[in-house]
Amino acid sequence: MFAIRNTLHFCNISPIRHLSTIPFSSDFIFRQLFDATSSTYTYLLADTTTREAVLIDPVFEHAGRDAQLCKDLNLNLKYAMNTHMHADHITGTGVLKKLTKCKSVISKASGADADVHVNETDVVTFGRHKLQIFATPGHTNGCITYYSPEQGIAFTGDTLLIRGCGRTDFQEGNSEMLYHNVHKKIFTLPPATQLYPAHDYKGLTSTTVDEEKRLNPRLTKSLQEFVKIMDNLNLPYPKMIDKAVPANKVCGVFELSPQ
Ligand SMILES: N[C@@H](CCC(=O)N[C@@H](CSS)C(=O)NCC(=O)O)C(=O)O
Repeated sequence: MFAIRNTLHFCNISPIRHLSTIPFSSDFIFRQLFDATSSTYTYLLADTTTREAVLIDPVFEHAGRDAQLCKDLNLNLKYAMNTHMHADHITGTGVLKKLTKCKSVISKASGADADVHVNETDVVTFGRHKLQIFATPGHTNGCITYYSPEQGIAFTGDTLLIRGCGRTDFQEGNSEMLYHNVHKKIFTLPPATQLYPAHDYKGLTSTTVDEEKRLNPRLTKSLQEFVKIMDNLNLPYPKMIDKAVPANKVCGVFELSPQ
């Protein structure tokens, strides 16, 4: 071990840091679900005592799967929540409202319809569990991050992706705002906080504040360099954007025929 440490020091490579993440409480359920078409992650969280559950960023095509999972686990879906008005897929919240007794949640700033509009400093509760809301605009002006200090986890939507971040070239995107919000509101969380994004395009599932502060190829740069990177991403528009944005503005019920 001594020899390895010495070699790493000699080569100017830091030994890998192992930060202990907080284990989930025994009365907390966490599931990460995936939509392979849009590479979207949906999260199911629940309280094992009261059986109240929330879904973060459900996808239209998987609303049946998600409702069935709640049923299988004997959970009552309280909220179907979005981190923002998505441009690449239709939200599952509208269908989930029909399949369950849940209420839809999105930020007031998103401009989208929902049963519950949330703002910075609001708290969403399910059973005894709590998610704090941080306004983290930049990818869109209504982007929010959901944070559980007790579990040491945050759901960053498209604001912060693993070794990346949300694009800022449509839906009131603003690179400077994104940079400041990530630095002020996400990078200031405890370093071992586990971050769960709305997408990953390479098969990764989560990251930590510490990892992104050291390794994010965009957000470790100066603001000026960051803006330049974002101005030159040259990404094609999401294939679904013309369908998804109008549908998500009305909570994703746009596609449903009247019943
Ligand atoms: N190819 C996908 C869209 C990919 C994309 O633009 N992703 C967004 C988040 S969904 S709006 C993004 O911000 N990407 C950042 C990046 O660096 O990749 C499709 O056609 O749907």
